[in-house]
Amino acid sequence: MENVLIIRYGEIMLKGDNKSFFEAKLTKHIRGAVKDLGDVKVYKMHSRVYIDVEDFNADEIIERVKKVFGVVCISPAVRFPVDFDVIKETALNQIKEEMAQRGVKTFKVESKRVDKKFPLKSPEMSREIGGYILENTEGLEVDVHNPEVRVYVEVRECSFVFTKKVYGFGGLPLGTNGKALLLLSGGIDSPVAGWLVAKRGVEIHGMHFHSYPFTSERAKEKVVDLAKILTTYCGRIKLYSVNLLAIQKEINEKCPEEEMTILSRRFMMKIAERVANKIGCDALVTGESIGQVASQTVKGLHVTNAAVELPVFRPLIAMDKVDIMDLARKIDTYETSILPFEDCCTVFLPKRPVTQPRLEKILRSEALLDVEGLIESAIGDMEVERISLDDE
Ligand SMILES: Nc1ncnc2c1ncn2[C@@H]1O[C@H](COP(=O)(O)OP(=O)(O)OP(=O)(O)O)[C@@H](O)[C@H]1O
Repeated sequence: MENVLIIRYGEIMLKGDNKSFFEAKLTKHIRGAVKDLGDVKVYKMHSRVYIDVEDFNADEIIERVKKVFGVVCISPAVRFPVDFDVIKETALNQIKEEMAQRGVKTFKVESKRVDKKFPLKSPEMSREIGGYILENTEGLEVDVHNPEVRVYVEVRECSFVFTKKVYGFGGLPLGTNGKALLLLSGGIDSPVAGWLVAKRGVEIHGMHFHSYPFTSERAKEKVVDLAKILTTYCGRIKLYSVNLLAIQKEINEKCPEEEMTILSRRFMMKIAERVANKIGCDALVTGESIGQVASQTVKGLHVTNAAVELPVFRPLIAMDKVDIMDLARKIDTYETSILPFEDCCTVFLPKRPVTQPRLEKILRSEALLDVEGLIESAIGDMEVERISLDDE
């Protein structure tokens, strides 16, 4: 009898001829996530990935594998050659363990017969195993609708018995859908936006704008911390830091005060696009959401968008703030995002930012600036940091 983790994936199954490419990537990422935990054997077999584990105490492995995009759910299971008597006994033992640990009183057996040569059909298996459990326990009842514990039995090339399903985030394996550059502020939204795009298999890198020395070192470190949290899902991220201060000063001097935010945002987009093109990213990602702040009106988004040609992915565009916050908590970025450090956008915060900008007017203001020179100089001073899971 062996202890294994069964790792299931969802959407990859629909990939037709490309399925094996996606499976290979997923297996590689799962291996990468656990490689420093010792000699952990990870392998793919019959449209699932398995990990051999010493015992059921595989919490750390499960915690990490759960974060690998593409993983739908994980079950710690026992595997053994197909033998119905052993199946019944193992199911009984697992229920007894649940009774001892959690005091469960109701259960249901869910069986699956994949090997059609096995003589009992799935419902017959469930009935017999359920009957055997009832005969050999006291105070336990079957509840088919809302059981406290489900005992899963599978008859495939081997038998599997388990009681737990730990859910991952689904999505597609990282690196199966190209590369994008995330505009990563220290706020709540952009880390969530990057996470959502990465979940679709896109390798992401980050670009942060600061106004040092008006913004502090600690504010920059906060963004590095956020990028580190993202690497627990994405493995590694290159973080590009750009000082926007010279640009902001120039806008402040030459353009109408109320256009500061929208003009700065257009510079951010242009700089990000320039760097994205250099490093092979085919899209930008932002945490913008309609109506959330003054610059995120539909007109504001239009004017921001018009600064670049690359596609801009805004996965939060129609989400409410509370839902974004919930997701931030789920992916562990929230607590870091709410730390009170200043952002470059607050350095020259206009009293009444324009909320309904007209593109022609913004372009006229922009023409007062040496856009090209300012961009080149900001990129020239850019810093790059390679952040990876192994950094600690
Ligand atoms: N300093 C920055 N560095 C990098 N990107 C930024 C910066 N400030 C804003 N952005 C990008 O522009 C988007 C909109 O920023 P804005 O400040 O208008 O909204 P927000 O709701 O506060 O966003 P966030 O919560 O992500 O900071 C951000 O989600 C981010 O993608």
